Amino acid sequence: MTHKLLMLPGDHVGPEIIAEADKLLRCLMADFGLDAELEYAHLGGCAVDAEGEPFPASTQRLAEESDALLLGAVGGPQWDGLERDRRPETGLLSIRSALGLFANLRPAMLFPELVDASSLRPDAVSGLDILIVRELTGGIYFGQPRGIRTREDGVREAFNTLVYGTDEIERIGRAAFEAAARRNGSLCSVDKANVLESSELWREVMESLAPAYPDVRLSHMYVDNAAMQLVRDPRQFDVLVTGNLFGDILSDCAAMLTGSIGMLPSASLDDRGRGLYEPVHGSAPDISGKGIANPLATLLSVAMMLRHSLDEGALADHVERAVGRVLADGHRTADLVSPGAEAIGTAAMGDAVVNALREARD
Ligand SMILES: NC(=O)C1=CN([C@@H]2O[C@H](COP(=O)(O)OP(=O)(O)OC[C@H]3O[C@@H](n4cnc5c(N)ncnc54)[C@H](O)[C@@H]3O)[C@@H](O)[C@H]2O)C=CC1
Ligand SMILES: CC(C)CC(=O)C(=O)O
Ligand SMILES: [Mg+2]
Repeated sequence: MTHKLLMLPGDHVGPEIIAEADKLLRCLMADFGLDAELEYAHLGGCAVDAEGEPFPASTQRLAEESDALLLGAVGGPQWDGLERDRRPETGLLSIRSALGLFANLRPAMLFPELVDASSLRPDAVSGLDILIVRELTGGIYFGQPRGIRTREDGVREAFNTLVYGTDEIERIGRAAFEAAARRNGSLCSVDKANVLESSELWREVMESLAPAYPDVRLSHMYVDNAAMQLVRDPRQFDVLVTGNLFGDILSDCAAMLTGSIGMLPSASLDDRGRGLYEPVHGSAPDISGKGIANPLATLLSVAMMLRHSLDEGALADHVERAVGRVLADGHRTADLVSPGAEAIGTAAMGDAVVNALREARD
């Protein structure tokens, strides 16, 4: 069956890194038997400019017809002044919600070749392999009411709502327990239950799920401590499960342990295997147009797509091994070296991965 893949380059470095994913997918199609067709659509700021809204109906229709989606990144300063509904980031939240992509898997794995690029000492980080499971369609990014208003005394105030139902907590909890059962059987639920009722309920639901997974050890940690522990001794963790906001922040933090935010892929899954795959980083406007963004998080997101949505686990392994070989050969983009040291650009890194893939087959 031909897999229908929807490519959403987005904004700033988004199209630059998606061009490398396109190269990789076409190599997999031409030389490795991947049966897929690629379609392109607008999401984010480019969609506002082309079609007047960040998540156009045309993109939604194509998204619903596709088996998997690959996103670059959205956003940029030129759209920051728009009203909230028309901002690129709202487009991303809307597509996640419209497709029911509640389970965001963010693996932070350190390639041995990058141990010196990590912000932690090698003895603290070598062998790191953790998975952050982030709830993606609820919590404070979606809660109502939200807004900015003027009080009777003339002072403006802004408000957001952090709300979680037991149904939302249960389904992300199950996804996390199942992931932990497939890995080392250790699950740490991260919350702020000492202050927030939403976290109190979160913890209660996680506890209620635990008996169904006797092979998984469940523990709890407050998010402030978890942030500290991630940079103190990250290997104490296997799987972490947390809400939308905390997971967003902790995964950027975990990214640096692997050498760069340009290394972390992600999968955002519904309950039937459809997924949207994207690097954890944003659109990096500060480096866009220079051809220096690291495409590896995006190429590793393609590997996650192959594994989770296309049932092509062997091809996913090939891609991940090709990335490892390219790093072992010494190829580095600028984010992975000291300032001023020699580095290759986005396209050269993409070419290196495709060449490594072909060489391994020959
Ligand atoms: N999933 C998405 O589409 C996301 C979009 N954003 C949006 O991206 C824009 C920029 O946000 P920032 O807070 O600056 O976060 P960012 O992740 O885009 O950039 C943070 C820093 O990391 C660097 N960086 C990011 N990706 C890189 C890569 N592949 N290679 C080398 N360096 C890389 C950037 O140059 C920058 O210095 C904003 O409009 C924001 O809303 C932010 C996060 C996620
Ligand atoms: C830009 C956002 C909508 C969210 C974000 O930062 C993320 O999902 O990593
Ligand atoms: Mg983020």
